[in-house]
Amino acid sequence: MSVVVPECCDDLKRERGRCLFNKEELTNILDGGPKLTEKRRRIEKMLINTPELFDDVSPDYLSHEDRYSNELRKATQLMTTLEKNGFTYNDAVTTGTGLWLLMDGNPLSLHISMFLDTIKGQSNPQQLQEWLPLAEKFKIIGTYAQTELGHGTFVRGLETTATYDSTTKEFVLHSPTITATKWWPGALGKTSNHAVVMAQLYLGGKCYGPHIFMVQLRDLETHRTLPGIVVGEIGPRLGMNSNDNGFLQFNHHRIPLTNMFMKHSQVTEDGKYVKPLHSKLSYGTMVQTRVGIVYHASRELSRALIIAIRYSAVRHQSEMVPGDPEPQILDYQTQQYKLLPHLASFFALRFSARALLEVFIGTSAGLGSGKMNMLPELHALSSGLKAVATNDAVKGTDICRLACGGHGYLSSSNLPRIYTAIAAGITYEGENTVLFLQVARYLIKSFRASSQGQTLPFSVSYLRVQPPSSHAPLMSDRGLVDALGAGVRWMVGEAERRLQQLVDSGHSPHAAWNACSVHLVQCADAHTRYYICEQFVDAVSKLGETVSSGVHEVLRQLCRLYILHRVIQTAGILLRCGAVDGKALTSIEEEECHLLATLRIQAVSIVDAIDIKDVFLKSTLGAWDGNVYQRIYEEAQKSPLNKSDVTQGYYQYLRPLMKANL
Ligand SMILES: CCCCCCCCCC/C=C\CCCCCCCCCC(=O)SCCNC(=O)CCNC(=O)[C@H](O)C(C)(C)COP(=O)(O)OP(=O)(O)OC[C@H]1O[C@@H](n2cnc3c(N)ncnc32)[C@H](O)[C@@H]1OP(=O)(O)O
Ligand SMILES: Cc1cc2nc3c(=O)[nH]c(=O)nc-3n(C[C@H](O)[C@H](O)[C@H](O)COP(=O)(O)OP(=O)(O)OC[C@H]3O[C@@H](n4cnc5c(N)ncnc54)[C@H](O)[C@@H]3O)c2cc1C
Repeated sequence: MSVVVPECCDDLKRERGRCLFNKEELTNILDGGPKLTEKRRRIEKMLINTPELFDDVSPDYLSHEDRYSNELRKATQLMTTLEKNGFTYNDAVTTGTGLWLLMDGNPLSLHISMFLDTIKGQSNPQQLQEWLPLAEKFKIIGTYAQTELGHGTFVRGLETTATYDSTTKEFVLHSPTITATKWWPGALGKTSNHAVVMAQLYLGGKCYGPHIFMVQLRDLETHRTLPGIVVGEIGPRLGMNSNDNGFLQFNHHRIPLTNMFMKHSQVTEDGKYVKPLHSKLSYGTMVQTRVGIVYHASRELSRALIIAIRYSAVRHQSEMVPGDPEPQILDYQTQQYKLLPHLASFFALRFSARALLEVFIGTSAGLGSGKMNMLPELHALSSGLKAVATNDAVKGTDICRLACGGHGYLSSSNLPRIYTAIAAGITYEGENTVLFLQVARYLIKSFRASSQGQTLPFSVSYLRVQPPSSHAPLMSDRGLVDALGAGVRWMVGEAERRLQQLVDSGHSPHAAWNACSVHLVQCADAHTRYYICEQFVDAVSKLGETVSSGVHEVLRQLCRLYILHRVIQTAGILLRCGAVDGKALTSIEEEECHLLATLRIQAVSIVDAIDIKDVFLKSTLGAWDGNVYQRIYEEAQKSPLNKSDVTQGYYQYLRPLMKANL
């Protein structure tokens, strides 16, 4: 069957005809400026001109080993293509393009993220000079090996030991128990010949806690595992099965003294310990990765939204008015309610990711000159935003899948793969509940500091026990954000009161903490979302002076929707603390419905402006031309079961069953 593919189907043509804003301008804002859009497009063009980077067979049809090899082939091809054209791996990461091409979990991602970041952030000058060029040129390939079978969250509970032997000036790495086996690190199983390993440092019989070590795992010529090391792959997972997540055990394996990362803490040749300026500086790679994950989550959510919103404009189903033509499903208010608040979330996360990156850059610069005071704030913000971004991206992606009905369940929609990839983000790099509890710790500390008259850092300054009264009218954006802030202040105050009450009635502080932890997680979530609302409002108001009115109006509407939706989600708290009343909530609900209908008109144009090309969306449902049914049909033809009319299974099982006298 051959069908002439129109440039773009009539439905999408009509949608795009209604666009009242300059798409390119919105694209530039999302990219961070016209120069960055231009750079991203240059990278994309180069990648699109490299056919080896694109699969003609879905990984779903490959064996585990072929899947891994195919992804490794593409990852190495990507690296050489970038290099040849004067770009770096970092360019592919920061534009999202690398991840989109290789999003089945690729075996070089840990190398170019956490392995390199550890070398850059934890090495002393000699180590940097020795390891960075090797790693940057892929002469050594590594991963970040921290989690063990027995412990992932509780880093202080890791069991791998690194015991210093001053007679040989070596560390002896050992896995004393089965639970000490390193478990999970990406690319550890078969790809990496090195790993940065988190292990308990022992000097003269005393444990100094987790420290990081550079460990060679495999011979650089033969790639065989070195003596004293056992390494392998952990088997199939929910998603990202093209990666070789691995296990690793040490049997009294020796490495030189100089292989302990010594930027922050040091061990001298005679076995003396030199303390770091802050005890958590060795957690720096995790913090940096959390910052990256916020961007990554927003990008993945945006891919799902482009797919679901374009599909919703092409798909017609049922009758809204009996006898009328079947409407586009995007016309149903319930469909708008499923998708558009997540579209607003994407924008909110993108602006917050940028704000977080600035805090990260500022804090890192401070660390360089010995200033540690911004570290707790960065830890709380990066933990909270990583948790909210991944939670929302996972939820949003699944809603996008559901919004596409049955076709959303097809692998060829690409929604299942986007979902399984981002779902891992809830767990890795700090499980979200655990990260929220870290934020809660910061909130309670800040609230108590405020009661003692201390000045609070910027992200928690609104928690002041006696806040200045808000002058913004309640129904303005600022007024509603202030109401959300009042809600969080009330929640944190309530948590503090409950904690104190439990302690006063004889519970230990730790038992009291656990007894309040559901509420504490809610505080952390609400605080982070308040921060996101603030960043969104600030970004839109700053842009107001520089962008055209069409773009500003779209951003204003998205920001408004985000805030209204958040107020409705938090209604119970806001009513309890008196920040809003029932009448205000009713009008907020009505406004939200009205806004859904307004934003629906330009929804396709807004997702077009996110500007992700079909080759990176990889979806039969979301392509630019809207030619959904032909694409789904053609993809199905690739199923290996369609290679022959009658399968082997028929002769082996079905026919004997039909012939049997049952
Ligand atoms: C080929 C090309 C294609 C392109 C692909 C490229 C990919 C590029 C990357 C781009 C970015 C993202 C993409 C996504 C892919 C990334 C892949 C990542 C894979 C995942 C890897 C991992 O999972 S690695 C393992 C991660 N593990 C964790 O995160 C463990 C979590 N646990 C902890 O962090 C800690 O245990 C804890 C924080 C929970 C507790 O620590 P600890 O017990 O030591 O402390 P306490 O709770 O007692 O607290 C004491 C005080 O210390 C403060 N604290 C704690 N941590 C920090 C910190 N980091 N900084 C500052 N302060 C900290 C804490 O607040 C306490 O303070 P006080 O209250 O004041 O006492
Ligand atoms: C796809 C993927 C890739 C990964 N890649 C790497 C890698 O490259 N390198 C690496 O080192 N690791 C990696 N990991 C491991 C990952 O970092 C850990 O799985 C993660 O940190 C969670 O730890 P855990 O598995 O021990 O979960 P657990 O901590 O055992 O969590 C189980 C449950 O217990 C709860 N819980 C735990 N502690 C607390 C607490 N204090 N308070 C309240 N509740 C708590 C959690 O909320 C969760 O519900 C990867 C994991 C995945 C899934």
